Amino acid sequence: MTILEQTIAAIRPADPAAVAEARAHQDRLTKPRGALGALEDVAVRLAGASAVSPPPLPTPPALAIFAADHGVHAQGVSPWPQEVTLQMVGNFLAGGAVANAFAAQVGASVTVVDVGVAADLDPAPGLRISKVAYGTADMSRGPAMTAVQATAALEAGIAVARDLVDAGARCLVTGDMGIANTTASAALICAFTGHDAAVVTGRGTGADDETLARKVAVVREALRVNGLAGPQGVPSGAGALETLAAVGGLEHAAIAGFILGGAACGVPVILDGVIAGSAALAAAALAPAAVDHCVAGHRSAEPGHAVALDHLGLRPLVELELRLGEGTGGLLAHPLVCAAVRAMREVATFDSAGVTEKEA
Ligand SMILES: O=C(O)c1ccc[n+]([C@@H]2O[C@H](COP(=O)([O-])O)[C@@H](O)[C@H]2O)c1
Ligand SMILES: Cc1cc2nc[nH]c2cc1C
Repeated sequence: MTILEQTIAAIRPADPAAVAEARAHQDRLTKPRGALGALEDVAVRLAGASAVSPPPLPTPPALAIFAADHGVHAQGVSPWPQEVTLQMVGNFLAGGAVANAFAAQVGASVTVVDVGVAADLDPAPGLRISKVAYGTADMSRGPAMTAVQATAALEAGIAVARDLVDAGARCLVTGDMGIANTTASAALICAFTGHDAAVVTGRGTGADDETLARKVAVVREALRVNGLAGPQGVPSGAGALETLAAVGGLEHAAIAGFILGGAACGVPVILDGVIAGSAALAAAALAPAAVDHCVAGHRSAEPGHAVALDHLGLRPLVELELRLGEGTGGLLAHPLVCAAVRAMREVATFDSAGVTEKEA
């Protein structure tokens, strides 16, 4: 078996007994039933994923920022030059990006992973060089990646997840950096959900009306050229790797692997924005049970993100109109996920605290 196949085989779906026990326990805690709203669902979700109720505290957290470039940038789909990907990697490594500030706020380690930046990076502390290619090919002319490249990027993401968990991380947070990657995200979301490009394509880093119209046309062309156009989307399982290779980015593939790797290790994965959402669609198509180990950190302003989360059945914890990526929205959700689990682990029950329950 390949590493990818072994990882997929190791992923367990939510444990129904732990879910039932967690639900029942929520109702015994000293609060009105359901009073913690969506946080109750998060704690129950983590119980199912870990197969233990109450689940372990998902801390310490580790952020991995997967960086890569995109051949489709040549089609004029982003207002920013491609070299900003490389420059922002330098900024992450120097500690100067928003992701660094938010990681410091929540106590997350930061690992930057070069899976496909279109330039050579010098070794540096906090940088992991797992380069599969110097950017993808232009998906509007043919497949962005070969199946071999997509698999290598998936396995790079799996290895990052494994190593972070081995080093003590108990929660993984996805991050991405890649100029033009919202175009690839839109194409993945179309291909995996069957939605139209006009519905899921957004302004990314700030595309004007003309650029947005071009992006929609480029996404349509990429789907057509790669034989992915059609109202039905892509059936789960069959064709998942080929779809990812055709219109995904190297960071999308690596994030999909990171999700699979976290799920296989039994450690929850907090998803960031639209790039993570689209990568999660690929992970779910490869291994449906992986979704049980994911928490949607936030919902970004990019319209395809809501479509992806709906398709995955995930409810975002934070909605702040963020549209940055890097893992920023995922990091902000980490204290909420911890609070949800801590409540389940530490709050007294009506019995233990001697609090009278409501009348039947
Ligand atoms: O996380 C999001 O939902 C998100 C939404 C818009 C933009 N981004 C970030 O912006 C970059 C891609 O934007 P663009 O316009 O070049 O496709 C990439 O580095 C992403 O991390 C991220
Ligand atoms: C400056 C900048 C920072 C980013 N962080 C993630 N994507 C980004 C895109 C740009 C352009």
